Formats: sequence, C-alpha cells, structure tokens
Amino acid sequence: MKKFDVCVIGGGPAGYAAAMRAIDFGKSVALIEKDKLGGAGIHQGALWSKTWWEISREARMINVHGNALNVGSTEFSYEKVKGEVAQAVDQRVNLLTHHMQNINLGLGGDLFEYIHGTGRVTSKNTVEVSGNGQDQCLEAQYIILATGSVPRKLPHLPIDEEIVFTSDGLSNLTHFPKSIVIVGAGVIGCEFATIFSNFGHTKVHLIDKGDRILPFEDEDVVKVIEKNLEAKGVLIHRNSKLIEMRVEEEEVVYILEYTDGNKESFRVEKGLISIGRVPQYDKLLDDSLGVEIDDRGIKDDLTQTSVSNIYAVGDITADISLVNVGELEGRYAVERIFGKPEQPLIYKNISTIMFLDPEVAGVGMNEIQAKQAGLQYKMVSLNYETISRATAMRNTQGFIKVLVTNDDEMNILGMRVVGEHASSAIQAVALLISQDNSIKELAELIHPHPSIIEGIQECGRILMGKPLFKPRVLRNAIRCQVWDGNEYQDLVE
Ligand SMILES: Cc1cc2nc3c(=O)[nH]c(=O)nc-3n(C[C@H](O)[C@H](O)[C@H](O)COP(=O)(O)OP(=O)(O)OC[C@H]3O[C@@H](n4cnc5c(N)ncnc54)[C@H](O)[C@@H]3O)c2cc1C
Ligand SMILES: NC(=O)c1ccc[n+]([C@@H]2O[C@H](COP(=O)([O-])OP(=O)(O)OC[C@H]3O[C@@H](n4cnc5c(N)ncnc54)[C@H](O)[C@@H]3O)[C@@H](O)[C@H]2O)c1
Repeated sequence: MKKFDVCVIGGGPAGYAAAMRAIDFGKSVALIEKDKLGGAGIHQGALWSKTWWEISREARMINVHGNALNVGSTEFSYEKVKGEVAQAVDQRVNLLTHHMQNINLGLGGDLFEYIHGTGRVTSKNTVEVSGNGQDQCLEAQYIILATGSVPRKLPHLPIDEEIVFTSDGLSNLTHFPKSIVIVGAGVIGCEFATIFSNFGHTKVHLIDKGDRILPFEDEDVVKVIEKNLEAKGVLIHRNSKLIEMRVEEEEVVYILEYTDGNKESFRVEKGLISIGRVPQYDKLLDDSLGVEIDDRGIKDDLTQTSVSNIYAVGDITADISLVNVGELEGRYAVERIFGKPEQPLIYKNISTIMFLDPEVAGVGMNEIQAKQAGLQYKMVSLNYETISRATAMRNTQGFIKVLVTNDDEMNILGMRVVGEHASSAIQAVALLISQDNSIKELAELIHPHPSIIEGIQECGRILMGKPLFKPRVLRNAIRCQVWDGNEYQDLVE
C-alpha cells in the first residue's frame, strides 16, 4: 500500500491548492480526481462561463456599435464561439497538467502523485481509488476532502441535459436556442441571461422564487442589471410562481401562477435550471468513520471535520461557493495541519465579481447583510458620471457604494461597484476590511488617473466631509446617508 503524508480527494481549485501547499512543506501528497482536472473552476464552471461571457460582451459591442462602424447586424456562429471556449478550457488544463507533471523536478524526491480515479475514504487513514482500471488503496496520515458541489435539482423540474439543462450539461447545446427559460435568477442564472442576451439570438425568460432577480443583492444594484437585461429583450417574470414545467414535443412548456391567482402558460425551446449547488459527498465516506454531516453538508470547524485528521475544503463545506474561497480553504487546511496558518481563516473580506451587464464587484457586506446583522452604518453612493475614466469609456452607467461603521473610525464594512472595470476597484478595500481599517486610508492615498478606483477615494473624501464634488450640488449623483437601524438620514444637508 502506497503511503502519503496527505491524500487530497478532488482536483478542483480547492484540492489543487491544498496539494500544492503541501509540497511547500516538503510533504508527500496524492491528488485524486475522478473526472477532469480543474473541476468546476475550469469545466462547466468559472473559466468556461467567463470565456462565454467575455466573448458575448464583444458580440454585444459589435452589435451596439455596428451602425457607427458600418458593420450592420452580425450573426455569431455558435460552433466557433464554443470552439473558442473549448480552447480556453484546454489552455488552462494544459497549464495545470504541465505544472503537475513537472512538479517533482528539483524536489529531490517524488513528493507529488496525481491519480485518476474515484476516491473513497474507507478508514481514518485509508483511501480506496477505483474506476481507472487499477483499483488501489492508499494510506495517508491526513485526508483532505475537496470533492466540490453539483447543481441542485428538484423532482418537478424535468432536467435531461438535452432540452432542460443545468450548467453541468449546458455544453451539450449545439446552437443558440431561439428561446430559453432560466429558472433561478441567482448568479449563474443572471450570468447566462446576460450571455445569451448579449449574443442577441435568444429570447431569455427569467424566473426566481424570490420577488426579484438576485434576491440576495441590494435593490439599487439589481435595478441597473434588470434595466439592462430588459433593454436586451429579457422577459423577467415578476409576481409569479412556477407551478409546472414539462417537456412537450421537444420543447419546454411551463406554467406560472401570478399573485392575483391567474395562470399563464409559456413555450420555449430550452430550459436552464440554476437554483443553487449542493455539496458532493455521495459514497465518499465509509459510515464507520462517523464524520458529522448536517443538512447543509459536511460539518467543519475551520476546515477540520469531526474526525481530527480529515479536513474538508471548498464547495463541499457548503458555505461560500467560489474559486478563491476554495483555494483559501485548501491552503489554510494544509497550513493548519503542518504548521501555523500565516493568516486566520476569515471570510469577511471575500471579494466576488458577478459577470453581468455591467459587471458587479462586491467585497464584504451589502446593505441587506448589514441590516440583517442589526448594524448601524454610514453609506455613500457615487455615480460613475463623476468619474472621469467612465466618461472616457463613454459609459457612465453605474455606481460605487461603500458602507462604513457609524462612528468616527469609519471602518469599511463592505462595498459594491456596479459598472465597467468594477472588479479593478476591489483589492484595496478587501485589504482594509481584513485589517479592520478605515476608508480614511484611501482618501489620502494618491490614485492613478484616470481610473475607476478614484471613485472609491472620492467616497472616502465625501464621508470625511472634504470631497472634490459636493453632494449638496450633485444630489442626483451622490448619496451620503446613515442607516440608524430604522431609517436613512442624510449626512449632508
Ligand atoms: C457555471 C458556474 C460559474 C462559476 N463562476 C465562478 C466565478 O466566476 N468565480 C468564482 O469564484 N467561482 C465561480 N463558480 C464557483 C466555482 O466554480 C466553485 O466554487 C469551485 O470550483 C469550487 O471548487 P472545489 O475545488 O471545491 O470543487 P470543484 O471545482 O467542484 O471540484 C471538485 C472536484 O472533485 C472531483 N471529485 C468529486 N468526487 C470525487 C471523488 N469521490 N474522487 C475523486 N474526485 C472527485 C470532481 O470531479 C471535481 O473535479 C462557478 C460555478 C459554476 C457552476
Ligand atoms: N461570478 C461568480 O463568482 C459565480 C458565478 C456563478 C456561480 N457562482 C457560485 O455558484 C453558486 C451557485 O450558483 P447559482 O446561481 O446556482 O446559485 P445562487 O444561490 O446564486 O442562486 C440561486 C437562485 O435560485 C433561486 N431559487 C432557488 N430555488 C428555486 C426554485 N425552486 N425556483 C425558482 N428559483 C429558485 C434562489 O432564490 C436564487 O436566486 C453561487 O452561489 C456562487 O457562489 C459564482
């Protein structure tokens, strides 16, 4: 039986990051992957969907600016776009593979081994690997579970991955459908509504069980996204509930019931179900192990499960499903096992981008979360029209919104940026949040010009009462208020 210091099950972002960090400690590590290296970080997930999004944006630009450039209307070839996306995926897998294949060079021993097969933890220190024609059993001092998540399904939704898809099966599509209904208007649903509507070949219908799209995001953010989706012909179903969905003559028929009791039936070519993801641990653990599991998934205390040498990282822990969080947890678990973690595992400064139209970047709390936490906070919101980079881009749609503590310190609680280059604005604020630091730090820091991040600097100056643009003059572009637990009060007269 081969022996390793660590056995990592799952070769997605969390597992890969854990394995690579173990090598830094000079530990022997086996990385087991049952399907495709990279997991949802690459395939049918982050990289794949972002490549679709990037190309769809270019398509949209060509369509929008076509007249000015004398291009006229353009048909985009589904096959060619799909081919380009496949190349992006291959490129990334090739990089990881090359890196993995050469990782032992110069280490003075074979520390790393990649094993293709399905892993199953049979005892506290043993893992069985099957399905690759060479079943084997490994012994490991520590085991890290990183088997990710899969799309959530419900019995009344007829998912067949041919007519009604999840994101996992969407690459089976062979053409831009004439119409598609997307059930679940969260991150995946709205990203694909953006992608399909950007190409302009598909009529998109969008449904959520919440009373609006992106129900977990602030209303001002959602308003901009809704407006742009609807401008591209997306039908957002409101005040209604999906009561039936079926496949009929190779098309999707669905019935909505409105709040007034009326019902309406719709027929579209395809369906996409994006109602969340669930952790994947089916048949992963022998019952005798006693790893504690609750209705959300495997229970962990800062990545350690109830069995002391078994750790769980990434989507399997059912907290936050993001590549950066998976990597953070994977690295943290290994540092905790073999040394002292360099940083505590904190989630309050996790940053995200939602790839919509325009992009939405977020770090820390939004207003919904701050209110749920019962906080009083100061809020400043600054429209893109005040930022000269946005003027230069000829696109001033969007805003920056910063939340800070309602005291003299004004420590940053969170930020949302909606607009072009939104993601460029996140890093500095993420750092300040992790340090429990104040917006004042940014107000005095010299920023590059012209840049979107100058808008964050201006937010700081507004809160400190020394902005370039006076809120009382630009009332439509600047809001500066305090939420006192019950209502907003203007901070500038
Ligand atoms: C459509 C879509 C778009 C997304 N976009 C973004 C984005 O833009 N940004 C972002 O940060 N996140 C995004 N995510 C989320 C992100 O992809 C996941 O949070 C991340 O991939 C989780 O990493 P993981 O390693 O925990 O799991 P996964 O990536 O799911 O990897 C788990 C791996 O484990 C393997 N596995 C499972 N069981 C076994 C077993 N028994 N033995 C061996 N191997 C096993 C699986 O085959 C898989 O390769 C997106 C997800 C989806 C679905
Ligand atoms: N850009 C990114 O970072 C990115 C992109 C895609 C996915 N992801 C990750 O993947 C995860 C999964 O994405 P997702 O969009 O599936 O989940 P989600 O939690 O973002 O959204 C699910 C949506 O489905 C709705 N819903 C739930 N049950 C429903 C039902 N029965 N009928 C109608 N609507 C229903 C919810 O109200 C919610 O709005 C996300 O939480 C995110 O962490 C991240």
